[in-house]
Amino acid sequence: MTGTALEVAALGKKFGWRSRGWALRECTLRLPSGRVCALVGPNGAGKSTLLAHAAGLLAPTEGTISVLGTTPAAARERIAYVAQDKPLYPQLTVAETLRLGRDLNTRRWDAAVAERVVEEGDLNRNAKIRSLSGGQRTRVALALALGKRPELLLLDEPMADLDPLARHQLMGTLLADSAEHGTTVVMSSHVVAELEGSCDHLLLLGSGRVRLAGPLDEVLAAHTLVTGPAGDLAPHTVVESRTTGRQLTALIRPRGPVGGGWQTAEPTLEELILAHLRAPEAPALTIDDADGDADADRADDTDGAETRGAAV
Ligand SMILES: Nc1ncnc2c1ncn2[C@@H]1O[C@H](COP(=O)(O)OP(=O)(O)OP(=O)(O)O)[C@@H](O)[C@H]1O
Repeated sequence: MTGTALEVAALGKKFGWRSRGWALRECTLRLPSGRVCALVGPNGAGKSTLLAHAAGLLAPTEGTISVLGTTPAAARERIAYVAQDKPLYPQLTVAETLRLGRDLNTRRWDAAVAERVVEEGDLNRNAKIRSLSGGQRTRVALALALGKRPELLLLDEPMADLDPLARHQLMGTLLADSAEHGTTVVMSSHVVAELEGSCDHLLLLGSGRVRLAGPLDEVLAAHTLVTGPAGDLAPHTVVESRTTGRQLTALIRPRGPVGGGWQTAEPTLEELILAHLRAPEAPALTIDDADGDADADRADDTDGAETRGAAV
């Protein structure tokens, strides 16, 4: 699938005139269609705020956001959004909830996938939503979202209240369905294990700003874990370094070959994310997902942030 699912330019959000800080500030990113994007960052980083903008539920204070080539409001029919608190009508039964989903989405409703998600959870279709556990409600919310047959699926910590087995099974259904239909998925999570192996794009926010963005394999490959006797790591960009005795361990962005004396390895996703969370002042890195543009050069911005790839 080609095209852009999500494009954000200098997006800023401030809640209320009395608010001290910005929930989002100068966020710029582009997500091509068909990607499964992990949205990570510490509490309060702005993940939910970004997803709510993409869903058309919040308006930017500054900057722009476009979804599926148009405004979030105009794309609403083609988007499914599962908010953190998964709002559903408590007085309806599971069956009535699915019927409501069908009636509200007559042109796109995929009854088969919605029914399958509910059946896989062994839910009583006549049970009222208010009688369900948190995890069971999540399953109904995901059934509604997939049944809508969206082009863009926005999930705010979707698996947080599921048991490990349900999480594994629902994630499998979600990924298989998205791959089959070319759905773009943006999924926030604090559970890195949940994202590893399922996402092909990474977006790390911190203090309302983009810290890391790009195709996951390229973002990982742009970093190296080095270990060795404490020494100078210039000219490489050091994201984070720690010294134990005389041994130094650092996550760097190499600028050229890493000299002798250092043991090197590509970081895991968890090591990459943890190092950036521990080092909130490390320069940002954006790698453009340029769909086949292998000619990625690095350029340093004036504020120390790094960008690679063609401008979009
Ligand atoms: N409706 C609101 N009114 C005022 N401030 C808000 C509102 N919603 C979010 N914020 C603030 O915006 C910032 C970003 O919040 P957001 O919920 O987007 O973070 P998050 O990354 O999703 O966090 P978490 O991982 O805890 O879910 C926080 O400082 C939060 O207090």
